Amino acid sequence: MGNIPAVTTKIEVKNLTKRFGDLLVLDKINFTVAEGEFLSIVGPTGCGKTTFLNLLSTLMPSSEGNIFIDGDIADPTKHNLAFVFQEPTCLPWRTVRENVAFGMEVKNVSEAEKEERLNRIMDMVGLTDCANLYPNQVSASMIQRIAVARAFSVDPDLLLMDEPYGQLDVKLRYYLEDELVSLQNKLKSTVIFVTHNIEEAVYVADRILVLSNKPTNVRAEVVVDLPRPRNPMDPKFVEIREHVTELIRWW
Ligand SMILES: Nc1ncnc2c1ncn2[C@@H]1O[C@H](COP(=O)(O)OP(=O)(O)OP(=O)(O)O)[C@@H](O)[C@H]1O
Repeated sequence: MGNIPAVTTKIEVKNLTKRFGDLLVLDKINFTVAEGEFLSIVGPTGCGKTTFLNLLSTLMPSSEGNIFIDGDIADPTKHNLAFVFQEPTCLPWRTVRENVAFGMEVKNVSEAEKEERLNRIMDMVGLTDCANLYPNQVSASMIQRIAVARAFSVDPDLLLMDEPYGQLDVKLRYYLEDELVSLQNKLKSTVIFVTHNIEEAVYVADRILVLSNKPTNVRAEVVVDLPRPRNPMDPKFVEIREHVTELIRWW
């Protein structure tokens, strides 16, 4: 007693449904995400993960159901939503540092606060040494780091990530995923991370939501209760990875 941290619900998805004409893609999806939780979402190909992300980001209206942030209906004019996509973008005429700062400029973060956060986050993701270079002077993994730093720096209510490391080779991916988890842990951001890669989901997430085939709903929730950094060779890791794979295969 007394040692269990209080869990605050940050995000609540209620009966989220999306139809395109007669095609029912998302069918009453329900789940919650706790404040500071790292949730991964996996599912069979074509189950509608892109549609799902578009709804969560409020870029696309739902047919039914709602997304709540801190108890209020998600509203991009009120809530702070940040994204990292598979193919990150940078403004070529801005330096690395100016690219990271861009998110905070859009959100009108004050100059002093911006500088303080920039110094901290650039250091956390190892960008300080290339702060004054331009995007065409740095590697693909540095570009992805810029996108990650830019997203975290706005102190988002919800950070949505869509296969951010899908294009990178495995060794580099583990390295960046470790960095991502450590950043998330320090900043206590609430993250939804969508991926096709089950191993990646088990590597990074506190909990995995497994989606079904269309019409899509939540097939299962799997808690990943393993210490970090995780070892993909650990028998417990393999057990969870196989369990999630089976859940997707047999649906
Ligand atoms: N604008 C649209 N109009 C009509 N149908 C759509 C539209 N967008 C998506 N769909 C349909 O919704 C279903 C899910 O599409 P979506 O693109 O979300 O899944 P997906 O990206 O293929 O999933 P995954 O990321 O797992 O591959 C598909 O059957 C697709 O044809």
